Amino acid sequence: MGVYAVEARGLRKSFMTREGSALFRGRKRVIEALKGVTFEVRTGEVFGLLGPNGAGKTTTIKILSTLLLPDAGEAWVNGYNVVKEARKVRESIGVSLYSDRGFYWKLSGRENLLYFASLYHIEPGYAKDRVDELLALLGLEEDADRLVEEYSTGMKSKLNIARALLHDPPILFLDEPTIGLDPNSARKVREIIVELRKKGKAILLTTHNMFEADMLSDRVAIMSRGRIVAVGSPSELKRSIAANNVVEIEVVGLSGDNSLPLLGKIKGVLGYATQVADPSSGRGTVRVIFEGDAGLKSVLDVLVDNNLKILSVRTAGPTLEDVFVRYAGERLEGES
Ligand SMILES: Nc1ncnc2c1ncn2[C@@H]1O[C@H](COP(=O)(O)OP(=O)(O)OP(=O)(O)O)[C@@H](O)[C@H]1O
Repeated sequence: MGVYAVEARGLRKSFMTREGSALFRGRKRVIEALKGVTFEVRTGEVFGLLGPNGAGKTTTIKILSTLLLPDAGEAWVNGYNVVKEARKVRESIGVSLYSDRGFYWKLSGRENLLYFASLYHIEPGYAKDRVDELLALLGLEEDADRLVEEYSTGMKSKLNIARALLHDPPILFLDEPTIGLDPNSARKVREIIVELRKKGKAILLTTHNMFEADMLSDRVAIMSRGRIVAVGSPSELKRSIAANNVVEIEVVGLSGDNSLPLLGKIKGVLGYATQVADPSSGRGTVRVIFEGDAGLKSVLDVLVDNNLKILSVRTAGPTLEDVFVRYAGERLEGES
């Protein structure tokens, strides 16, 4: 088990929800968030978990960080079982969950970190130096003594990462570390991730952002509807679809809900994705992944039948986004 920082085997998790209108309030529905998730993160690598909203990324991280129990399956973090050795797991990890910041708004950034350091039983003399070191690493020195209630989203994200690093854990779980950040802050956070990797940390990262995943990850797992559908290095995954052709068709007349289901039925079409660049004119692109080059004419016919005007057709190199479309049969939401 020593070679793996994280090992997940067949993790399953369902949630029971109550939903419905006034008449049917309380109708129970079971949501299968994880349907048997297996992967491993190697020591010292950045592993990107990619998937659209609701794929199960956060549920996976919560199980691995002992915040949730799995219904079935097993997982080890730093060699410790997440159910039977939860305390050892918690000592081995730093977690930055997007949804849970939990800072004290009436304390400064520095005071928050010192408070959490005391919760982690970090010796007070050392804690002060450690907090200074982390404030410098995250570029928060200037704002360290301002109240957290005055912090921007980016500052809070950085503080969240600083907190995850307080006890210098060998393994980090970062859930959407750059979401909501301006480009400069996002770049800074990405640089920090690269630095942490150089220091030998294993990092499990979740993101919607293909560019970020491609740039930072040694390997990525593509997750869709509670399952891992592909795993590999970004270049391996791109190569795995290199024999296929990706064609990008620029069109006018697209709307947000243009799902063009007929495209998926054309022989030779492995996947497709639409993206609206300008909502007022409906200008945008349709990317289609073909097996060989069969079917382009039928694709163009479907677009014309859907009242789309074709501006240009060009072949495009496969991107990680295309890999996602190929394996998950849908496109990622958000920036790419
Ligand atoms: N506490 C809960 N109660 C009910 N359903 C839940 C709960 N937590 C998660 N789910 C459901 O489980 C599924 C997976 O959610 P999860 O948060 O793991 O997805 P995600 O991949 O992290 O998505 P996002 O990118 O939106 O954060 C979703 O359908 C979600 O609604």
